Formats: sequence, structure tokens, C-alpha cells
Amino acid sequence: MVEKIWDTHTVVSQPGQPDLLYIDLHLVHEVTSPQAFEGLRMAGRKVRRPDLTFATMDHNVPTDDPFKVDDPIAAKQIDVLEENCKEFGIDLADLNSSAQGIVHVIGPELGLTQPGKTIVCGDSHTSTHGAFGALAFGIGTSEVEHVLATQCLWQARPKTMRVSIVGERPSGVSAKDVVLGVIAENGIGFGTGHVIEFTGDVIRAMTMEERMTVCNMSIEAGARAGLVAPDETTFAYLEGRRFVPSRDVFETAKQKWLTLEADEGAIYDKEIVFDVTSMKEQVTWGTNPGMCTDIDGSVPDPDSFDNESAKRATASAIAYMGLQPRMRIQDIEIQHVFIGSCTNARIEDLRMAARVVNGRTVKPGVRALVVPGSKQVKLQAEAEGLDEVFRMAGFEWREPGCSMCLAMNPDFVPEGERCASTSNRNFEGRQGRGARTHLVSPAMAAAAAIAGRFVSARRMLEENIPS
Ligand SMILES: CC(C)[C@H](C(=O)O)[C@@H](O)C(=O)O
Ligand code: SF4
Repeated sequence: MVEKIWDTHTVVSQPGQPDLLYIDLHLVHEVTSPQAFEGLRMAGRKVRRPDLTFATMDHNVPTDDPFKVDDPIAAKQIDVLEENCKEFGIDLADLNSSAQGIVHVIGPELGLTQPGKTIVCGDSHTSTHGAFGALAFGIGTSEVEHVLATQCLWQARPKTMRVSIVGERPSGVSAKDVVLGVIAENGIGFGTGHVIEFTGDVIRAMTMEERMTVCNMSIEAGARAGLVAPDETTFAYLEGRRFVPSRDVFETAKQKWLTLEADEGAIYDKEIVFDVTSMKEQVTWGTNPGMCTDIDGSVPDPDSFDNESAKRATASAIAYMGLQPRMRIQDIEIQHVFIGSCTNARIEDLRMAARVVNGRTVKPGVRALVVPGSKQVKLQAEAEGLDEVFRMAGFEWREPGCSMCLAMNPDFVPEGERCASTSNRNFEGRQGRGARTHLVSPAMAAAAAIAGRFVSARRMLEENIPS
């Protein structure tokens, strides 16, 4: 699949050199674009294809009152993005727009993300868009400038990898659990240099939003991108969206998109099979997404590793996280819950969390936030009454943005405190200086908010455990 998309987008190819790729969609946000636009301006260049470029503001936006930006750097980046989009003629989903939201949530939502496209953005989680069978990857600011100026990008041909997700998905095991499980089993570096194609019955049975969660986190396995071959699920999601071609053109496009699938007998540089049959809900205990176990598991004992570097890494993660070796995951108490981010802030994520929250209350002393991934998600959730379910339980219901996923706006976790988070990174300091992050699914984050510690959301629902 990767090879087919690559070959149809190669403008220049020379032996021993990176290829020059044509880019079909360039997504832009306020953090990684200012210097790129400045570079264009200084060179007296225009944006080559403003019609293939789309911008939004997400990272810096305060989610209590988006218009009250106290931080001067954040305010500047937001203002500058507005000015740049005006000057260069780029469509912008600004704070007044009903399309605003996290860049990786709004691309698919607007139908900008489509199968077979090459998609870039100055943001590592651009891999999310791969769920549609697009080749989508993050780029740096100098590359953002290059794409703005030329609509092309020099890229080395990636290696290919197939990750087949097979077996019977147990109830309560979400797409987030699946991808955390894959990373825990294979390590955070297993995808390095590769584009991962996710296949297998479990992926085929997933909704588009679930596939997005999986592709979103492929970057946490070191991969350059992750993708899924488009199918009827993909087409049903896309049909009727704002930037998707209508009826007859759509039918023709569909036929073309179906040919993107890997040919039978396609050869990959690497292959992995992952069986979900015996999986349970996952919780990370450490400071990278691979430091992960299930809800009935425990924090590992550094002494149980033979390898010195694993021993040291485990010990230092446990120390940062303020945990004890062999401590049960269910005994870890949390003070914060964050349901949000480009990994898990779509409508299905909020529905899953609301099912757990419904009729229960947030444990006193726990601060719990729900931050919809976009205005559209927020409106849909409100139309379904989910905001009321969350509010009644004691959650804060916020405006869209990256929020507590990274401490670039007023939402952060104070030093030494612990957060159950539906985001994708648990590195030291990710949610604030000295903050401790545990990555979980939306259902598990909701259950943690109710119990004040990690518990199985599936058991909470099945056994109807009240708060
Ligand atoms: C700010 C941005 C460059 C960054 C990224 O590229 O991923 C952010 O979105 C993140 O998740 O850490
Ligand atoms: S939600 Fe988090 S991971 Fe996603 S783009 Fe924003 S900061 Fe990056």
C-alpha cells in the first residue's frame, strides 16, 4: 500500500537520494508554522497551493475560555497564524469557526483526509490520518516551509511493516488497549524507519474512530506512519463530508481507493502478528507508552530483569512515577483525569466514557476534565446529552483543544500529582513539570475518575458497581 501511494506521488527519484514527493494535503497549526511562514515572506515566496493547505489552532488554546489567552507566546502564535492565513490565502478554522479543533480530529471530520492522499503536518501525530489509507506523516518546521513553497517534500523511501491484529477482541478491550498492548509487547522502537500497515480481522472490524486511535499511536512505536487499507467502513464515514466529492465522483473515487489495498503476496520488510484474544484493559505504569500492563497486573520489579539497562530504565521510571515495585495497578490512586487529545477525544470516545460515568460521581478530590477533540464533537456530544452526564458526575466540560495532553496551555497536572489520561505520551514532564501520567482508554479514565484509582471499566459496567 505504501509503495503504491509512494510511486504515484514521486516527482523526482534518483539513486541513492531521497525522493521528491507531491503532497496532496498540508495541515497547519499555530506552533510549528510561524517560522515557516516567516521564511516564505523573507524569500518573497507565495504558498504554492493554498487550496491544498488547511489550518487550525489547537495546542495553545485555553479550553475554559479560548478567547482569553494570558500566555504571551501562545497569544502571539494564535494571532500570527491568523495573520499568516489571511496574507497567504489559507483556509483557517479559527476560534470562531464551527470547524475548529485538534488538527488530527478535524482533518477526517471535514473529509479533508482521504484514501491514497499524501498528507503532512508539522506534528508527529499526523499518522492518525493513515486510518483512511492515506500516507500521513509529521514533518519539521523547515519542511513545513518547503511544502508551503513547493507543495513537494524530499523524503527517503520508508521500510514497510505489516502488523496483523488477530483473534477475538474481548469485551471492554478498546482500540487504545489494543495499540498499547502491541507497543508493550514489541517495544517502543519496533516501528523505527518503517511505515506500519495494520491489517487483520480485528482492524477490519474496527470503526474509523478506532482505527484512528491505533494509527495515532503508531508514532509511539517509532514508526514513520501507520495506515489501514480503505474499505466500506472508510467510505461510509467519508460520504457526505464537506470536502469529500459528491455522488458520481465519489463512486469513481471509491473504485480507485479500493485498488490501494496491498496486492496478494505483497512482501514487507518486517511482519508482526498480535493476538488480542487474552487481552484485558491496559494501564501504563512508566514513562514511555511501552511501560504498560493490564488492570490486573502490577508495577514490575527492576530486579526481575537480567538486562542492566532494562533494570535501570525500570527503576528510574518507577522513581519518577512515585510508585513501588510489585505494587498492584489497582492500588494506584489518581488526582486528575483527562479525557481528551487526538488519540481519544472523538464522539465514540466520549460515548464510551459517558456510559461508564452515567449515574455515578467523580471521587471527591479528583479533578476530571472532558475536552472534546473539536467543535463538531462538542456539539454532537451536547446534542446527545453527554455533557450533562459528565457535568452531573462532577466532570468539567471544556472547549476543544490539545489541553492537558501537553502542558502548552493553562491545563496541566501539578508537580508530583498523578493523572489517568487518554492521550498518547507519558514522558517525564509531558503534562506539566514533575507530572505523572498513566495512559488509558476513555472508559478506563472514566472509571478511574469515579473510583479515584485504577479499576476495570468493564467490571464497573458489567457488575453495575455504583460509585
Ligand atoms: C507541538 C507539536 C510539535 C507536537 C508534535 O509534533 O507531536 C505535539 O503535538 C505533541 O504531541 O507533542
Ligand atoms: S492532542 Fe496531544 S498529541 Fe495530539 S496534536 Fe495535540 S498535543 Fe499533539
